[in-house]
Amino acid sequence: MSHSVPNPAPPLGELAARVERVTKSYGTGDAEVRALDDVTVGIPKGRFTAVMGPSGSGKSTLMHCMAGLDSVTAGQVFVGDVELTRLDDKRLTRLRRDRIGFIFQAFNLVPTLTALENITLPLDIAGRKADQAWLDTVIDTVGLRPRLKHRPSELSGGQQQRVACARALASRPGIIFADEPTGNLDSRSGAEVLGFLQSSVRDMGQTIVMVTHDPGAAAYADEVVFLQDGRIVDTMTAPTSEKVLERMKGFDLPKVVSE
Ligand SMILES: Nc1ncnc2c1ncn2[C@@H]1O[C@H](COP(=O)(O)OP(=O)(O)OP(=O)(O)O)[C@@H](O)[C@H]1O
Repeated sequence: MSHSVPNPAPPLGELAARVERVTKSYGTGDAEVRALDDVTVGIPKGRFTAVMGPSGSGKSTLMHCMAGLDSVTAGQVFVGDVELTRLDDKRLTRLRRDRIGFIFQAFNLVPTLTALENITLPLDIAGRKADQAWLDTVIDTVGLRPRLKHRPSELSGGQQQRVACARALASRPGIIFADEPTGNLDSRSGAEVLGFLQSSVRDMGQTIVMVTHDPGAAAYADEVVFLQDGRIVDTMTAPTSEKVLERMKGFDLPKVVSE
């Protein structure tokens, strides 16, 4: 996948989300697994951040805790200036609905609804009216105008994921979380979706956090956060696939023991 950079990324500024000293454990006693171990990280507004690391390093757990889909064992999570870790279930559900967008590996579209109905579904559920001009911009950017009346089964995988991207963008959420968004796509469709995610950050000011295994996908981001064993071990600005691949290779090396 090539790394296209239409505009330089904006300077670092405010944070769209942050976690402060978050620990997440599954199980107790001998069976305890520390999926996140005292993690502190900020997600800058208006930028595209990739989260990488070996399998089991805690990427999905970090994203789920940040998005309020999972609770933390200790520490605090903020989206904008709201502390998620203090909200009851009802408020958390409302915050997720109003301020967060999601894109998953499995597109999670409703099969009986058309592309357009899928795109506006979260707004409809929230009882909000779509901003038509914004909706038109999103639909044209993802190139779905000729397919709006089609149902998911009549669309290619790439088109279905573009519907999911448009759905995430439709409400202009403060932050979008994408979990392996290109995991089910061939490389050409994957590149289209990544290019679109990148332009929604560069041209529309969206904030995106994406978990990925693919150094080529991470290269579309403005920065990469590397996790290992539930801890953040490195960050990289202006990544290229080569630089990310090189860094990932380091995770496979046995630890050097000093004598
Ligand atoms: N529900 C659960 N119960 C017990 N352990 C869990 C649970 N979910 C995750 N874990 C453990 O927490 C650790 C981190 O898992 P996580 O799914 O966040 O890693 P990941 O980096 O996303 O992995 P992958 O790249 O393979 O998807 C792993 O050791 C995993 O086995």
